[in-house]
Amino acid sequence: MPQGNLPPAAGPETSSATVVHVGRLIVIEGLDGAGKRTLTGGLTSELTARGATVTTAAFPRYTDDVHAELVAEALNGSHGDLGSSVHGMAILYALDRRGAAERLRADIAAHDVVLLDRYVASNAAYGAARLREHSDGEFVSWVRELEIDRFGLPRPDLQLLLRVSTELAAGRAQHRERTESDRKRDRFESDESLQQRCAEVYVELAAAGWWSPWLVVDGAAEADFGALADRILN
Ligand SMILES: Nc1ncnc2c1ncn2[C@@H]1O[C@H](COP(=O)(O)OP(=O)(O)O)[C@@H](O)[C@H]1O
Ligand SMILES: Cc1cn([C@H]2C[C@H](O)[C@@H](COP(=O)(O)OP(=O)(O)O)O2)c(=O)[nH]c1=O
Repeated sequence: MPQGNLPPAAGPETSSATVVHVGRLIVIEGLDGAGKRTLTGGLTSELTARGATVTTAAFPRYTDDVHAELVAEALNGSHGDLGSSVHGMAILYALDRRGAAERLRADIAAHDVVLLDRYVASNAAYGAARLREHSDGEFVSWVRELEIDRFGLPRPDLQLLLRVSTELAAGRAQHRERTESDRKRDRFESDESLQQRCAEVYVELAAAGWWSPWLVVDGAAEADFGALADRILN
């Protein structure tokens, strides 16, 4: 894993190639199949090529956290009616992040950029969509109180919404399901009307600047990694 950059030495001998540590927390959000994992990889390459140190993480941390493990089991029908409880599932997703908070803070201190594939806004968007609420509804306020006010999770510097039509997202996710054995869609991800409502809540969260600045990126087009890297580093 790349190491954090040293701060630039004072004085005229400072190299113009030296990167000053910026410590940015950047979140990538969007529907299943929007291209979050792909964008994470492309941005990591672009930022690294510019001399920035980058580390990445994806939520849920299915293989690293017992709460995320329980999420996967509930999505597969275990644990009785847990999977049908929107608040119950959201608490598990939130506890997964709470368990990662200390590590995230250390990563932000040690790296120029910490890139997250999903974060708190996923809980807000998917839960509100399941309850047929909008971004100004009770569920999104509840997520804020739980994860931001109570758990004190680090605030992103920027949230990128990778916006695609539900048709394109579903098509990509289906293709991926056939070609990558570890990327099966769960029952919520295959529910197109839920995905449509979720897409709407995401757009509302971005428009409201929920918790941090947002940038809406057209996920149907080729990503402009250069422009995104500029926005992240400057
Ligand atoms: N900009 C893009 N153009 C075309 N295909 C893409 C693009 N981004 C992602 N894909 C493809 O779509 C599928 C889903 O992308 P992925 O990054 O796994 O999505 P997510 O992590 O949001 O679920 C993958 O097969 C990927 O190769
Ligand atoms: C991180 C997170 C995900 N989710 C939902 C979004 C997806 O439908 C589902 C799984 O997330 P996802 O990142 O799509 O995992 P994978 O495709 O690797 O299984 O969980 C929440 O509802 N809240 C959260 O906090």
